[in-house]
Amino acid sequence: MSTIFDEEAMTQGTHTPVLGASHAVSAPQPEAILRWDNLTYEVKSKDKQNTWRTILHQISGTARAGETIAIIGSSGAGKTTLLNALSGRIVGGRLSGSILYRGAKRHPGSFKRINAYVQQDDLMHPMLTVHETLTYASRLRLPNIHYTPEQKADRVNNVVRRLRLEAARNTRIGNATVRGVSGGERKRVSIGTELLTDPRLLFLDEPTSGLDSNSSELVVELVKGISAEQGIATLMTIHQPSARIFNMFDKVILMSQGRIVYFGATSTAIEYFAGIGHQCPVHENPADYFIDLMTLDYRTDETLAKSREQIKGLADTFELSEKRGGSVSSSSVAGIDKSHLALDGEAAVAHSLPRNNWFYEYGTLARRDWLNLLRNVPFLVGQLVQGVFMSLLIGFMFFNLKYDSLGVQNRLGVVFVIIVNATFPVIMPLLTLYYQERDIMIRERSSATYRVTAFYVSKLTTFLPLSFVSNTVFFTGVYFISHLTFDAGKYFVGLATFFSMITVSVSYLLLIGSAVKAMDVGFIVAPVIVTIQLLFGGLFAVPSTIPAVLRWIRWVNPIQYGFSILAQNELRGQEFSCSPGRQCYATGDDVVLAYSIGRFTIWQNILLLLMLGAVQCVAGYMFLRWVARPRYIWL
Ligand SMILES: Nc1ncnc2c1ncn2[C@@H]1O[C@H](COP(=O)(O)OP(=O)(O)OP(=O)(O)O)[C@@H](O)[C@H]1O
Repeated sequence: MSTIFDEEAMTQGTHTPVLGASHAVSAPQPEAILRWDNLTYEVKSKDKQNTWRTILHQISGTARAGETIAIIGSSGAGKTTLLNALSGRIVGGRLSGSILYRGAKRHPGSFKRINAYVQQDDLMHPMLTVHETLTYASRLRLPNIHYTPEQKADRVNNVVRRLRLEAARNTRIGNATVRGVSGGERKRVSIGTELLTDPRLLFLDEPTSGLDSNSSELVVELVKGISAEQGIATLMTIHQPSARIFNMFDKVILMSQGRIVYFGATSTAIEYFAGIGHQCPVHENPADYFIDLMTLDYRTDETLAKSREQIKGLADTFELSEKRGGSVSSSSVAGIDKSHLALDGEAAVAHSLPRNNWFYEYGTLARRDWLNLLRNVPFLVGQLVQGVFMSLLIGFMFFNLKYDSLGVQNRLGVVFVIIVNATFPVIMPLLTLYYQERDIMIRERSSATYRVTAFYVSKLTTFLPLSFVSNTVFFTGVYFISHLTFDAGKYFVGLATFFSMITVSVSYLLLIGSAVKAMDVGFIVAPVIVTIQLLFGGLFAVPSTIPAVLRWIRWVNPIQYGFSILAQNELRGQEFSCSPGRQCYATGDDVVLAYSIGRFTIWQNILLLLMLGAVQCVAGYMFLRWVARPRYIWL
C-alpha cells in the first residue's frame, strides 16, 4: 500500500523505507498537537559511582489531532517512561530535550487540564454505579460557568453511549469483595471519566492489560473511534497486541532499550522492516515479530551480545533514515515559527477549564463520600456489630459496679477501656478507607479536578459523624450495663469526652494516612503510636512516677487526657465503703489524687484534647498537600 511516507522517500532519492509522520509533505497533515524532540531521560544508578543511567535516548516525534499511536516494546523498553514524559507526569531523574503543545512550551497548570491520562490501575469508588461515577466526575471536572447541570448530564449520557456502557449503566464498579462491572467495562469507565473534559491529548498506560482479546479489541476500537472523531491525539502503551489490535493503530512507536526502532504508520511497518532485511513471515503477528526483534536474548552471553548488537543496529538504522528523510528533530525546535508561540500558548490556556468554587467542590465530594460509605453495607454492619458486641462484652465484664473498694479499681478499668475503644476500633477501619480514597484523590488531582482542602474537609465530615453514631451504641451500652454513676450531667460529659476522643482519633488517622505514604507502613506506625499512648495513659503507671525523660509524652497523649476526664467525671464527689483487709480509698477525690489524674479540670482536659485534635488535623492537611503535590519535571 502506498503512503505519504513512500512518496517522500522517493523524493529523497533513497531506498530508505517509510518513516514517521513528520515526513509527509504531499497531503495536508492534521494539526500537530504534541511535538517532542531529542527527549532524553536519565536516572541515578544505585551503584557506588552514582552514575546516570539513560532510560530514553534522544527520542523525537509528533502526535497529530485524531491519530492513535501505540507505544510497543518489550518489558523495560521505556514505554511508560516515554508516556509519562510526554504527559508531564515524570517524577525524579533528569529530563532534557523539548516538548511542545501546539508549538508552545507547556504550562503545568493548563496542560494538565488539556490532557487526560488513564492509569493502568483503575482507582474508583467501588460502591458507585457506572453512571454515578461518571456523573460525579462530570460535576467535579466541568466548570459550572460553562456547563449547566443538564449539559453535564448530557455529556455523561454521551460517554455512556459512546463507550457502550448502557448495559452496565446501573452496575456498581465493585472491588475484590463486591462483585461489580467486568474488567473491560471498568477500563471503559476509567477512559470515560477522562473523556468528559474533551481533552486534546489522551494518554493510556496499558489499557488492555488483564483484559481478554475481545475486551481489548473493543477498548482500542472505541478509543480510536473517539480520538478520530473528536480530533484527540492519543498515545497508549501496549503489551503484545494481537494482529487485529496492532492494525487498528494509525501509528506505532517501536521501542527497545530506550531508543526508537520504528516510528511511523502502522500500515508501512512491515515494509520498513522488510526493507532493512527483516521480513515478517506472512502468518505471524507483526507485533510479536517486531517485539522478538527488539528483545534482548539472555539465554547465553553470545545470544545476549548478538541481540544487543541487533537492537543497536535497528535503532541506528532508524535514526539514520530519519536524518535522511528530514527528521522530526531537525525540523522542529529550530524550525518553529516563533510568531505562533504566544498565540498557541494562549490557545492552550484558553482551552483549560476554570475551577468550580470551594463549596460546590466540597458539597459534591461529601455527597459522593456519603453515598460510597452508606452503600458499603459490610463496613457499616461491621461497625455496628463491633459496637454492640464490645459494649456487651465490656459492660458485662464490669457488670453492676458497686461503691466499694473493688468498685474503685473496676471503675478506673472500665473508663480506661471506654477510652481505648475510641482509638483502635475507630482508627484502623477508617485508615483503610482513607488510604484508598487518598489514592483516588491523588489520581484525580493530577488532572486538577478539585482542591485538597475540599477533599480533606469532606473526609473529616464523613468520618466523624459515622464514628459518633456507631460508637454511641458502645458508650451507652457500657455505661448502663456496668452501672457507672448515672446522672444526666455525668452521662453527657462522658459522651462529650468520648466524642472528643473520637475526634482526636479521626484527626490522628488523617495525619498518619497523609504523612505515611505507603499503606502497609501506615498500618505499622498507627497502632505502635497508639500502644505507646495507651501505656502512658495513666492507668498502668502513675504519671508523677514516670522518669522526667519520658514524662513529656503526657502532653501529647490523648488517652491520658481522656482517661483523666472520664475518671474525674466518675469518681469526684463519690464515697466508697471500705471492706476490712482491702486497700481502700474513702472518696473518689482520694483516688484522683493517688493516681495523679486531677492535674487539669475536666473542661481543661477537654480543651487540651480538642487542641490536640486540631493540631493533628492541620498537620495531616499539610502532609497531604505535600504528598499530593506534583513533583513532575517540566520541559
Ligand atoms: N525513576 C526511575 N528510577 C530507576 N529506574 C527507572 C526509573 N524509571 C524507569 N526506570 C527504568 O527504566 C526502564 C524502563 O522503564 P519503563 O517503566 O518505562 O518500561 P516499560 O517499557 O514501560 O516496561 P513494562 O512494559 O515492563 O512496564 C526500566 O528498566 C525501569 O526500571
